[in-house]
Amino acid sequence: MSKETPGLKDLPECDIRLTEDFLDPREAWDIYHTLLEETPWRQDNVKVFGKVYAQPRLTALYDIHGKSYTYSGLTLNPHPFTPLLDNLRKRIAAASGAEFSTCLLNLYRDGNDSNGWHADNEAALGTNPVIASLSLGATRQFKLKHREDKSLRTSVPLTHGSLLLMQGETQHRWLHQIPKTRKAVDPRINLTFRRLY
Ligand SMILES: O=C(O)CCC(=O)C(=O)O
Ligand SMILES: [Fe+2]
Repeated sequence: MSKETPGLKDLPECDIRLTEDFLDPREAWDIYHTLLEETPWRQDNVKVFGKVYAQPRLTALYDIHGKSYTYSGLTLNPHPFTPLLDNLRKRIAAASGAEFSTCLLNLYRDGNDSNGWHADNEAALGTNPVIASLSLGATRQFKLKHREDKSLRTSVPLTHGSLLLMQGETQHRWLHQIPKTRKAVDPRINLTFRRLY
């Protein structure tokens, strides 16, 4: 393994696990097509360092208790969970041993859509949140960089049907992003399951 791309297990102060075959590809495609067509996708404005931008992707929020979620100066009002999303929520809880109340869906329409450097460290998520991230459709690179040690960074391809779990102190020590790419890429849907307190 090259020095520039250490594996997830080699990263200090980082607890991230990737299960590549969490969903079999056929089921994952069924879910992808249903979500692509049936989700009430929206594009919101966000404030980054005081400037307002259209978010470079589409999103939708679901919550079992109807709680809204605020990040980057944006408050998203949730939809009630659908049976499909609730089924995934329960399966991911069983696989991870964690509980989830919220699902944030991201749709990256093409390589021009992205998700900039951030950590999922809002107070409403609690101290060391467990965040479960399911990927469907096109493969995109998930980049990680340490907040202090600039020599520590890596990139992991998130493939169709894979489940990435971020937990422990990861959000306090590391930032993550999905960068834009010049490659021609099909749409990708990402579901992040979180617990809101
Ligand atoms: O699309 C992804 O894989 C990451 C999504 C993400 O980091 C987020 O929604 O907080
Ligand atoms: Fe995130």
